[in-house]
Amino acid sequence: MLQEQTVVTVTMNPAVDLACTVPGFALGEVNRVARARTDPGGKGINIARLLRLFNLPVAGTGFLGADNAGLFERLFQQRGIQDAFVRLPGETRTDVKVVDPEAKTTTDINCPGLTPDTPHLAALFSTVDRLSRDAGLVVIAGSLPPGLEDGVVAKLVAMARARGLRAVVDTSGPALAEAIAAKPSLIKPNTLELGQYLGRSVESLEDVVAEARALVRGGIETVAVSLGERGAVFVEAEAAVVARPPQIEAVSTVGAGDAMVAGLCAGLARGLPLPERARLATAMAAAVVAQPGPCLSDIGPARALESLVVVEPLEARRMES
Ligand SMILES: O=P(O)(O)OC[C@@]1(O)O[C@H](CO)[C@@H](O)[C@@H]1O
Repeated sequence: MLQEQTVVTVTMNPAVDLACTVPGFALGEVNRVARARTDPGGKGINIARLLRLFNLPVAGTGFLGADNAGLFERLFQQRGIQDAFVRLPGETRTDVKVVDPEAKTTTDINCPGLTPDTPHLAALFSTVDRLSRDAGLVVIAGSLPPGLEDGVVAKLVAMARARGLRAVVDTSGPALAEAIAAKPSLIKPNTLELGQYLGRSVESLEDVVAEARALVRGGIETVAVSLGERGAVFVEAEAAVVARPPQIEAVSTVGAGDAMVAGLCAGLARGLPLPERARLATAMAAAVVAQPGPCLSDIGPARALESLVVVEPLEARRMES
């Protein structure tokens, strides 16, 4: 993939993120919000925003509710993201994020989203097909909106592959399982999502690495498994590393996985070797966790963390749990 080739991000279920800071958040009680912020979000949109920090040409598509599209349209204009979203009648969902600085927790309350009709889905496929002509990479990220069949992501992967593009998938559940069968170039499950795919919990680092290697043998070029604050494992046929972020004061974990995917895609566009892609992706994720909101407004904080990320080859280290 070349640096000047467009990255297409597909967000079928975007969201307005309403992040509420609630010190001492208590279930079943009346909670008072100390601070609130609203961000146009959704995984593919967050990834698109972050990729623009690397000056990569980015086109965003998926579905957007026409009634509150303004927040997203302003973002696309400000960040130079080509807006190729299919509009749906109604409002894009709002996802509530409750950040408790005392318990150091982030709780996601994600709504189902708008249901696209068959013509909307057809419009999405022809948009991805059209955008693919100038693109090097298609990133399909986030949950599926209600009413879509689980195989939609796999079909988009197949379309990208047929056009000779790399396809990156960050989704979960049955959609991830079907997408894996279509052999995308890169997947980034967390350990929970990997466990759901395998039908058993994945506990130790050895286990994660063994399963990632199996997926690579099955035809996926890069498998990244995020381990939360412990970092992530990155496996390809020729190399495998674990990357550990420095200890940081976590503010909100919303968007950390998106930042990891964006770092991997930016590293790919720059032709970086796996250890350097892993370093960049891990620094991006840590930088997002250290601030409120799902995205960075400049790349500085991620750059500052890069040299503090410890990247170790998996062959050479003892694989403790
Ligand atoms: O419900 P999904 O599609 O799985 O996730 C949606 C979401 O939680 O993902 C982003 C953070 O990764 C947020 O901007 C958004 O609210």
